[in-house]
Amino acid sequence: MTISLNQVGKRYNHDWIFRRFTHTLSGTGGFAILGPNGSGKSTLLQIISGHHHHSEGQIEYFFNDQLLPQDQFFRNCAIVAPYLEVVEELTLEECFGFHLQFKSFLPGFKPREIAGIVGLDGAWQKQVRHFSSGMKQRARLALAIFSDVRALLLDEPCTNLDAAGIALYQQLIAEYGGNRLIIVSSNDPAEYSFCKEQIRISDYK
Ligand SMILES: Nc1ncnc2c1ncn2[C@@H]1O[C@H](COP(=O)(O)OP(=O)(O)OP(=O)(O)O)[C@@H](O)[C@H]1O
Repeated sequence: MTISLNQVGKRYNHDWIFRRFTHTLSGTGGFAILGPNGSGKSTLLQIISGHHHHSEGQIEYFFNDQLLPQDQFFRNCAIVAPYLEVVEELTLEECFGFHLQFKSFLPGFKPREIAGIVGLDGAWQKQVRHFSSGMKQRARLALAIFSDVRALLLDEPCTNLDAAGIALYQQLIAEYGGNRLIIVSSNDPAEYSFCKEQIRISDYK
């Protein structure tokens, strides 16, 4: 998977959040989008994912050297972000079943097994609204990392995780992230230290 951003900028009203962002994000090893609060890291990730439109520039997605339409990229990526809610009314079992209507899990993995790997086996029949914030984050990570997709977009992936949860995140990335394009928006080295390249969004003002 390759994502090519050429002179991309985002403006809210009269304020430019970033401008002239040009990068090719490709291959394995991870890319970290870094910058202080309010600098535009989440905005950039949401533009890449297609949740927001950019104000100028071009973004292109390629898979096996073929240009992908935006909606095809969406099928090939999974996102973890604090603003993307897991459906509160569903149990974890129902939540995984709902997810499977749109995306498959990595070959060989069953939903219940995935819940166990992320420490949520005991919450299988529990409604998500009764999850703690850290449990919800583990569910988000499970749904994304175990999805059979070519790109992972991770916005502050360790939000609300305790030390064991952070260690779990790092282990999951090491075990299952390897052959995929990973983009992490973060201020926390625990979330992005595995990344081969660090990009400072504040360089694009
Ligand atoms: N819908 C919106 N309308 C106007 N301004 C917005 C909107 N969404 C975001 N912004 C502004 O865009 C800027 C970048 O926000 P963004 O959430 O991308 O920052 P961030 O780098 O991810 O910050 P943090 O580290 O705090 O998560 C901020 O100044 C924010 O106020």
